Amino acid sequence: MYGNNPMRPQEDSDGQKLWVQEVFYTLQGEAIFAGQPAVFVRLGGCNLRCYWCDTDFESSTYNPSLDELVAHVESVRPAVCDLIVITGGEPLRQNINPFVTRLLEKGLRVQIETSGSLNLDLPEHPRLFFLCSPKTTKLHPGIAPRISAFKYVVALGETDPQDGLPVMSTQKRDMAARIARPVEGSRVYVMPRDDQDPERNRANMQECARIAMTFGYTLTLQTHKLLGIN
Ligand SMILES: C[S@@+](CC[C@H](N)C(=O)[O-])C[C@H]1O[C@@H](n2cnc3c(N)ncnc32)[C@H](O)[C@@H]1O
Ligand SMILES: Nc1nc2[nH]cc(C(=O)O)c2c(=O)[nH]1
Ligand code: SF4
Ligand SMILES: [Mg+2]
Repeated sequence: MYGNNPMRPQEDSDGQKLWVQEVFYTLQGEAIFAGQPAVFVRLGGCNLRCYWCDTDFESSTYNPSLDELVAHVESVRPAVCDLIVITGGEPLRQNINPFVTRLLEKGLRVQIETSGSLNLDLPEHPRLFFLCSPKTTKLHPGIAPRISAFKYVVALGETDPQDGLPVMSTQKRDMAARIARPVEGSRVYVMPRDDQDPERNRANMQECARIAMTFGYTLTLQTHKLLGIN
C-alpha cells in the first residue's frame, strides 16, 4: 500500500469470517485471464510492504461471514462471469480455504493473486489457479509447486541482463535483491511497474517488451488502468 502499510503476520483462523477491502465486478486486467469478466475479492492486510505497491488494502472495516461474502460475490456476478479473483493485500495471509471451497463447489473458477511468500492448505482442483508475482528472494516451499504462472513487475534498469528478471528489492528502494526465479517450465509474464510517472511508465513498458522478446516471456499490461476501471 504505497509502501506505508503495517506488515501483518499470517492469521490462524477458521476462515468463517474474513477481513475484506472490496468486492467488485471488472475485467481481469493482468496475465493468464486478462480481458475476462471477473469478480474481484480484495482481502485486507499484507505481510510485506512493497514501496511501489499501487493498492489500498488497509482502509476497510468490512468483516463478512462466509455466507455474507459468498452472497455478496453472487450479488455482483452476472451469469456470464464464472471467474473469481482473490487478491489483496496478501490473500494467503487469511484462511481462505472455506471460502475457496465454497466457490469451487459452485462450479466457479478461482484465481489467486499472491506474492508467493506465504503458504496455505488449499484444495487441489483443476479450477483453482495460483498466479504468483514474486516480491522476495525466496518463495514459500509449500506454495511454489502450486503456481500456475509467474508475473514479474519490471522496471527499467532493475533486471539481470542474463534473464531479464528483477534484481532489486521490492521492500527497500535502491537495495539489491535477486527476486525468486520461476519454477522450471512455468509460464512467465513480465508486467511494467507503474511508477506514477508517464515517462518512467513508458520506459518500463518498452523495457518489458524488450525483455519479453529477448527471453521468450509473455508481456502483460495492467489493462484495467488503460481502461480506467478498477
Ligand atoms: C496489489 S498486489 C496483491 C496480491 C499480492 N500481494 C501480490 O503482490 O501479488 C496485486 C498485483 O499488483 C501488482 N502491483 C502492485 N503494485 C504495482 C505497481 N506499482 N506496478 C505494477 N504492478 C503492481 C503486484 O505485483 C501483483 O501482481
Ligand atoms: N481489473 C483488475 N485486474 C487486476 N489483476 C490483478 C489485480 C490486483 O490488484 O490483484 C487487479 C486489479 O486491481 N484490477
Ligand atoms: S505483496 Fe502485493 S499487496 Fe503486499 S505490498 Fe507488495 S504488491 Fe502490495
Ligand atoms: Mg490491482
